[in-house]
Amino acid sequence: MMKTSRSKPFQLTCRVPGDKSISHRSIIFGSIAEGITEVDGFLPGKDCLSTMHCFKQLGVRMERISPTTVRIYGSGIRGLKEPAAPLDVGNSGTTIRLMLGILAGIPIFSAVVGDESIGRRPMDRVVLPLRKMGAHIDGRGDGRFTPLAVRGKALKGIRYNSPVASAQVKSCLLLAGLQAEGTTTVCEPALSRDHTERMLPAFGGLLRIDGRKVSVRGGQTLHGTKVCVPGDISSAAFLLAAALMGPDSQVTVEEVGLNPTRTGILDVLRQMGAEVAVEETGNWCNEPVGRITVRKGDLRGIIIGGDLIPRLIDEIPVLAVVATQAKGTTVIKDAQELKVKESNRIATTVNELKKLGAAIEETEDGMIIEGPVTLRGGVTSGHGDHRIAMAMAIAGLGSEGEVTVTDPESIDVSFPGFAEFILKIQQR
Ligand SMILES: O=C(O)C1=C[C@@H](OP(=O)(O)O)[C@@H](O)[C@H](O)C1
Ligand SMILES: C=C(OP(=O)(O)O)C(=O)O
Repeated sequence: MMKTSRSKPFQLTCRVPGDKSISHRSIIFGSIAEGITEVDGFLPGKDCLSTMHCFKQLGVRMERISPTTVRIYGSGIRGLKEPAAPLDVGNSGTTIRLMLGILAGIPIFSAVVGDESIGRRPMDRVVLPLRKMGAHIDGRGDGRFTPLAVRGKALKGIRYNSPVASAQVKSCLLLAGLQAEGTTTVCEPALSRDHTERMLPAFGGLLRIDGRKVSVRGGQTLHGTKVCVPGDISSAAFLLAAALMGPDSQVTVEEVGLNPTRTGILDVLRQMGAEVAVEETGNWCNEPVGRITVRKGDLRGIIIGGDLIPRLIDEIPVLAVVATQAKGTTVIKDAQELKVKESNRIATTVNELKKLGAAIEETEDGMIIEGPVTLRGGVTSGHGDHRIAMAMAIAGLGSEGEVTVTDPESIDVSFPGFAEFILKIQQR
């Protein structure tokens, strides 16, 4: 159980755990590269540990030098071995979709399973284009859902116009493309996070980027390197939102990733009237890093949609919480992708916030929120979804009564240590 209630004004300067997307990719690239990769600032969250575990099952030797430092001894993609047991991705969509791009092209058989939530999430978005490349993948519902079975085959490059702006789809196909004959090109309808494109050159890989189109040539050899992982802006978002749940609070997050494909949350908070200051302090492995400070202004409702959505997709549940405190109407649209996350995040966000008295309605592709509303206490569920559990805990910081989250365990998927931050905020 996690309980939160209205916080007194507070000032917090902190760092957050490593970026989840970059941590996954550091393990994946380190595992298919030749030589040693050292990862600093690795996120020891359950999802990234699932990625580590899967690649260990594929025969990659890895050492945890500390909870956030990992050394990987890569033997190249051809050094991966047939796993003796099913690869278990747990709750992680990123692990399964990116790993499938690798498994599809190496001459081994593998079975891939995950938890109940993964079992509801669509895999055809990667299975269908991988099959076009020559992959042999079967599974439940003709390969739409886990469990999946992969028999690695020689792949050929394709040009793929993805119907969804998804970094998981794009990255999966680029990883498959690295092993395919010829060139693989992925074009997406809006730019999704580009961590794969930024990390590949750090491992000595080549790619061509032309707007929303990325191409890689097959047969490249990657070389191990040193990766420093910035703080996760998606985790920072919960703390920034905490500063907006009452008057006179301020939160500064240091050494956090500022990749423009991830900073939609900052644009939105500014547009809503919050004071947002950003200072870029460095560049770690092609990723901009810096300091973000947020203070409340007079918040107003806005329309959030279009190309902005992929730039803040994981922040929408907590943005909805902030919107309950903004004057007027906030419309979130073009966000149907939320339905296929760890939970149906349109339904879970709306239903849980309603329990706290929010004026919020579900729409086909998002939600509409009227504010400001004084939230009341209540008992909420995260539906096994880390982002929903954290969003509800943040809602409690602005509520009249106490908010209980019945299942906070999922939070460890992306933000170990979140409970300690809440304690700090509540003790001030
Ligand atoms: O590539 C990644 O690391 C991720 C991509 C996004 O998913 P989609 O690619 O499905 O949009 C995001 O929601 C997820 O948390 C991480
Ligand atoms: C959607 C998420 O992750 P994944 O798709 O990797 O499960 C998330 O972390 O919010």
